[in-house]
Amino acid sequence: MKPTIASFPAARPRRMRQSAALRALARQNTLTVDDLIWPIFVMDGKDDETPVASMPGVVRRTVDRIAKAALEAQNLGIPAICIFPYTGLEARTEDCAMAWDPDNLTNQAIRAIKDAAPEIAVMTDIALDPYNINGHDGFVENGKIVNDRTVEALVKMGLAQAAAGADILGPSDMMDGRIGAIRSALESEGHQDVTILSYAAKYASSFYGPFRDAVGASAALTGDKKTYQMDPGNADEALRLVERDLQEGADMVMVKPGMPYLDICRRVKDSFGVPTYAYQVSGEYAMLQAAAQNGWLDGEKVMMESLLGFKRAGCDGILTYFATTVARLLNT
Ligand SMILES: NCc1[nH]cc(CCC(=O)O)c1CC(=O)O
Repeated sequence: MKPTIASFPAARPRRMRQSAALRALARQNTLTVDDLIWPIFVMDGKDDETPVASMPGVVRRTVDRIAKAALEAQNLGIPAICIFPYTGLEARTEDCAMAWDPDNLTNQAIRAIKDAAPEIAVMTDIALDPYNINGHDGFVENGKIVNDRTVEALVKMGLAQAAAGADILGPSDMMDGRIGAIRSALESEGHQDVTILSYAAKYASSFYGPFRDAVGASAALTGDKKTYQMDPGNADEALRLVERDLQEGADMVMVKPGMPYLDICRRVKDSFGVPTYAYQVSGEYAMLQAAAQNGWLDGEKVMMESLLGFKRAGCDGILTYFATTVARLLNT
């Protein structure tokens, strides 16, 4: 599409910028509460919460408090909430069995949210890292992350989450073939309506640092995730992975991290036209909050601008730790 534009002075683009009313009329993209998915951290215990030091404003909550938070999010109009468990070293084993335990923290939280706030969609994370002794998303054998055995475990993990009532499964592990395996297991176990939001283009990023503190993985993790998460230099590979995950039965796809990868968001949306999401990850949140706390940036304004950027890049929604703050702002 080539815009037809008169030459100066017939065309004065500033005419359309002269007032809030004209700017509103011409604005192409907007951020709404419908665009938000709220990631939350769940921990063991009762009626308690602890702050995440590297993510100012973010806390880990016990299951009962998660239920309350979900109701609050539902009342704000936020369409989905995404659960991540905090696990200490005691929950971590070689066989990661807790990952598919029907009573693990995630599954308890799913049931509690479904009870307290039945309208909000509940999303989960599928990867072995919260329960793995070495902090990796897959099983490690002889120093290597093994694919196919991991996929079998991920299927069990996903089925347990579906049985607990999850609406959206989020495989974040980057193993090959997991979307197809999870999809066919869901079909054969009677969970045909459970949706999959694939972390399709997930990069081996240093922006996940604060998250790994939040979920207790930093202390456990040995080495890096470069043999399964994508190389930050690659763009075309993201399109191949998105296409593959769609062919295997993903309903929605995600690009992660967000702000440094907006080019990928745009290309995914233009190439496939499917529901496309970005994850504004912990490190992105932390850097905006840190600058705001120092008075170097206007926190509220950069929060809104950063999220609008995802809409402009073609995203249908954003996973963001700012979700409730944004929703409150948009609702006033
Ligand atoms: N599979 C784990 C997982 N799921 C979401 C995030 C990162 C989220 C964030 O940084 O906000 C990670 C971390 C990782 O891959 O090491």
